Amino acid sequence: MTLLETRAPAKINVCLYLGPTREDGRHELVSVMQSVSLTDRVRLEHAAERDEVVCPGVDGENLVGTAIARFRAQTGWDGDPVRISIKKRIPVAAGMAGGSADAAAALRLLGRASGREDPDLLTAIAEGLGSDVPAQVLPGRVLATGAGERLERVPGVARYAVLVVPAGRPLATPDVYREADRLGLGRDHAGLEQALQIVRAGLPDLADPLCVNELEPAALSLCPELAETLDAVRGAGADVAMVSGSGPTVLGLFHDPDAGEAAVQRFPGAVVTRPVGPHAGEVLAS
Ligand SMILES: C[C@](O)(CO)[C@H](O)COP(=O)(O)OP(=O)(O)OC[C@H]1O[C@@H](n2ccc(N)nc2=O)[C@H](O)[C@@H]1O
Ligand SMILES: Nc1ncnc2c1ncn2[C@@H]1O[C@H](COP(=O)(O)OP(=O)(O)OP(=O)(O)O)[C@@H](O)[C@H]1O
Repeated sequence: MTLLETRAPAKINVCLYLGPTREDGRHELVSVMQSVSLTDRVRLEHAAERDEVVCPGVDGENLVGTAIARFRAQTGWDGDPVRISIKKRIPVAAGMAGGSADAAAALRLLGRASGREDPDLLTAIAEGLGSDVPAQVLPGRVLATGAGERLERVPGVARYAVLVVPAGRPLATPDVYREADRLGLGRDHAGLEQALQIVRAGLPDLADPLCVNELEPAALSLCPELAETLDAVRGAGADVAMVSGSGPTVLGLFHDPDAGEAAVQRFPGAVVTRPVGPHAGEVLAS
């Protein structure tokens, strides 16, 4: 089989407004999700006997293995076994949806390998893999509602630089949502609807005061040291400093990209990234 390759871009939540819990246990939200140029490399090739996932640095069950199984089950594709190899650069359990991005990338590769590239089909399979997966089947910028699965694409690519400051320790997404509940965070339906209207009116490039992550107090409660990082990122000139998704990675948005490049030197392990559009997820044959 031809070797196919794609990139799996990390995502940031430019804003995340938190709503009530649904019957399925997940929270409603209103979020603008943006893919950035921090990527994993994901490759598909022929495997001898059975489907395999190779992903150094990630122990335990890989979401990509589940993606392959679901793709076969939901499409009926019985093509030759595949090996999907992932070279990670996105920090793990950091609030940048790395596993979700890899799973979405795997669906793109499987779609190409099998001749089943219908985005609606791939998105339907993605919905069963996790809240962050559907938005990443086609990288770029989306307004996500529901629990993250209802998507409206927002055209264009924002121009700010994104400073990514990893925390050096993981934070599990369910723990952060649970902490949000314990703290009594989260709007009621009317409050979330109001946030949706304000965000929608502010698109495509949200004004800085709308770049708010309402999960941040929960991440801070579990990782109090993040307050210092947020202050340092602000002190380094970021126009917006916020926790990424469920954390604990901290982000700085810089409207002046040169200021972002200058700030990165102050934070060991940090990288500067840029928003990217759908082309970042192209599937290439080699
Ligand atoms: C924090 C975000 O990254 C923001 O984009 C996402 O909401 C999280 O998405 P994710 O990691 O793909 O989450 P999933 O794997 O679907 O869910 C893991 C757990 O997180 C909680 N969860 C997730 C998404 C959501 N909208 N509400 C939730 O309460 C639930 O306890 C769920 O069982
Ligand atoms: N391909 C993968 N890459 C990274 N983590 C994976 C992968 N597959 C499974 N995992 C597991 O998923 C868990 C969450 O990892 P991930 O990096 O996706 O978290 P995250 O960035 O916080 O996700 P999100 O932002 O969607 O909440 C980890 O415990 C990890 O072991």
